[in-house]
Amino acid sequence: MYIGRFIVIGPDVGAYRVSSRSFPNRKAVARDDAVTIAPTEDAPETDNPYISYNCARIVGDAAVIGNGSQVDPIAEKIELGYPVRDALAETLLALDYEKDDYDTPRIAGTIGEESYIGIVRRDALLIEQVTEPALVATYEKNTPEPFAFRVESAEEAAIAAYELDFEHPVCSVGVARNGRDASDVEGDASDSDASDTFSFAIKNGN
Ligand SMILES: NC(=O)c1ncn([C@@H]2O[C@H](COP(=O)(O)O)[C@@H](O)[C@H]2O)c1NC=O
Repeated sequence: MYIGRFIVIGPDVGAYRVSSRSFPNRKAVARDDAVTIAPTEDAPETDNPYISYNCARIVGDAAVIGNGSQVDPIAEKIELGYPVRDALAETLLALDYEKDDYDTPRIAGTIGEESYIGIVRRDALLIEQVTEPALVATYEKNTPEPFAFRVESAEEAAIAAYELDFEHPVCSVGVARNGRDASDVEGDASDSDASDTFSFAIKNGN
């Protein structure tokens, strides 16, 4: 089954995976307090505005993950002190679903004292607090649903998300609260210890 990009929120460990039929030549790149999805060196030129973006940000007490440019304003609102639910709802509503051939939804999740998962589709805006692991994807599974995600660290989350049996995996990012595992999982990207409170791990395909 192809579900496109997806998010799992644990609620203390989470992951974001890029699956892609159309733009598989991409990788996750770790920065100081962010992870960027970027084309690989051999990727064909494209003017699609939706395929390169920060997919994870750490802001103080929260980590934000998502499938597009909404990640930055959500993170900035949380940093300004917005309630997390409101930061997600306002940003997803403002940016809305992507104006591509598929009306691809925007998905986002946060990990923190309270964790949330959300999606804006052509027909809905859904934001839910997460207390048990939940998944939302751009296609097919586009309503948050319970999901068995038994991982303890950012590294385990990145690997588990990458290896889930959904088609066309490209790369994944794991985020853990109070984690200490910032080591590279595999591939050529190096991870960074994002903060005292959160850690990232990245898994890139070959
Ligand atoms: N976030 C991403 O990594 C991403 N990758 C592809 N898209 C959009 O989704 C469309 C379909 O892509 P695909 O066939 O790879 O699922 C693309 O034309 C693009 O507009 C994306 N936008 C949202 O998920």
